[in-house]
Amino acid sequence: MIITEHLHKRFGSQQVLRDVHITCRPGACIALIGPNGSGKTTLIKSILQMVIPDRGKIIFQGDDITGQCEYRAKIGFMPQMTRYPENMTIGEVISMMMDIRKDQKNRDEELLEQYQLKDIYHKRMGTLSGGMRQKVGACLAFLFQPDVFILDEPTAGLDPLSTEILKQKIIKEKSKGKTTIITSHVLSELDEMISEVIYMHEGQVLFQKSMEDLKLATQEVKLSKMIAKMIA
Ligand SMILES: Nc1ncnc2c1ncn2[C@@H]1O[C@H](COP(=O)(O)OP(=O)(O)OP(=O)(O)O)[C@@H](O)[C@H]1O
Repeated sequence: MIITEHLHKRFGSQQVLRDVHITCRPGACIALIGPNGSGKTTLIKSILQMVIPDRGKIIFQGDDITGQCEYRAKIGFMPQMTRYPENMTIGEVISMMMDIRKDQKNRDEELLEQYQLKDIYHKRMGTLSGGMRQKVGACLAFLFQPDVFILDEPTAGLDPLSTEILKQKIIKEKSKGKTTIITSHVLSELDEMISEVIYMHEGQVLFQKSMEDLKLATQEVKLSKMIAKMIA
């Protein structure tokens, strides 16, 4: 469970998060959506302590994360832009991460296999296409079987088959009770995966609602139409 309470963040004169409250329960697959610049990545980075909020509290599995770092090992994070040393090969990046997390014996290599990354372990990160980098990022996010997945535009640059593989993986993890927060501007991709929506606008959470509540409130079945009605 992740709870944020009264989160505020300002960059210079710009207020980027305004009194943000969200609750992410085990088994929830939450779409974090909203226009460009609405604060989605800043919220995600605050949960990961890559950004330090000016005010407010973040509770992860019952504990305030302030000053903590161990909780991070329970989160599989896939950033918007995966950056790795350009000279390292895919194999070196994967084995470096496995070495850092050598205490974690139970690994999930399903995506590594499905994306057939082992066949291209010799390729250097600097030579990879955007989609291939995304696949490396996805494999790393799932590799150490975390309790929570935070996926920032995970399908950006992925081809349709690779997108489908990732979607099925997210659905499978959700069925195991894992918590997922996923940002995407492609709402049609989210329909079959998500159980809840958090909609942000200008640093504020306009609403957090379950798909059932959204369906009832809008009488729509497609997420894009639900959102269009909710923000009209
Ligand atoms: N490190 C930073 N320094 C200054 N401004 C920042 C920083 N990070 C984010 N911002 C600003 O904060 C605002 C919110 O950015 P954020 O990346 O959280 O938005 P977003 O909702 O994730 O957008 P997108 O959909 O385009 O990814 C933007 O105006 C952005 O320029």
